[in-house]
Amino acid sequence: MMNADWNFSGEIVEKFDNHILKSVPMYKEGHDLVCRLSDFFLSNDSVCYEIGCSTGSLTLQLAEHNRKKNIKFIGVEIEQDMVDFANKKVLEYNEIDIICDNILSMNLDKADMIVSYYTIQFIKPRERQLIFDKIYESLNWGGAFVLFEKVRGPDARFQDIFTALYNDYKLEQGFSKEDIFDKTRSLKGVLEPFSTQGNLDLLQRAGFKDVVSIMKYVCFEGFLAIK
Ligand SMILES: C[S@@+](CC[C@H](N)C(=O)[O-])C[C@H]1O[C@@H](n2cnc3c(N)ncnc32)[C@H](O)[C@@H]1O
Repeated sequence: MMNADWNFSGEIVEKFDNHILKSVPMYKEGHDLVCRLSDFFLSNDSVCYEIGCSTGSLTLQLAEHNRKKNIKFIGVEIEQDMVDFANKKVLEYNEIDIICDNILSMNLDKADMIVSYYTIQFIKPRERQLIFDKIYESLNWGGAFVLFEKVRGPDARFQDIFTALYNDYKLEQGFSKEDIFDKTRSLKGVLEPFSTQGNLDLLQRAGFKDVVSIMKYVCFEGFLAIK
């Protein structure tokens, strides 16, 4: 990994599931929570999107959780290498489509649930509001947008505490000091978290009025927004 060059293609793909499991606190718990939330929003003939599905883990888990219902699950992923890997995992699931596309430029069908699990933070700030607007427009009334993001602290003091705690977390997960330093350098200009309030503002400007926080561990937060 070099300066400011993090990406989601090539050799990271095979290692991705293990890497993100170790990197994101409560990664599995968040997936479980999204599945439990789906019980409230998905029913027969629903459409459910995951934006930035990477290797398809969450889309697959959602499909398994809802096996008794007739639901279409669509994972959207911009990197072809990820899509190829995900497609191997979901081969036996007719209810899952993994699409290689940019969420910014594609059309979404009407959906009852749209999930973004640590994806928006990798999308250029100038594109984010357009994507939130599109998500709001694509949801049926009463539908849910489930958003998980790395978040910045509300001021420099909190941000310093968040960074220190997260560095400790990564050391405990087995990353070396060099791994942590190199990854931070490689993510410059690639991973750009907003604060909790910044994300709430994006949701509100898109039209969401009903929003709650559903999970928070230091600088990792989940929101449920209902249209
Ligand atoms: C941190 S990963 C998401 C992890 C995944 N949701 C999970 O639960 O394991 C972010 C993913 O978003 C994808 N991505 C980034 N920008 C995108 C865009 N504009 N459209 C679709 N996917 C995008 C990246 O290629 C990457 O695979």
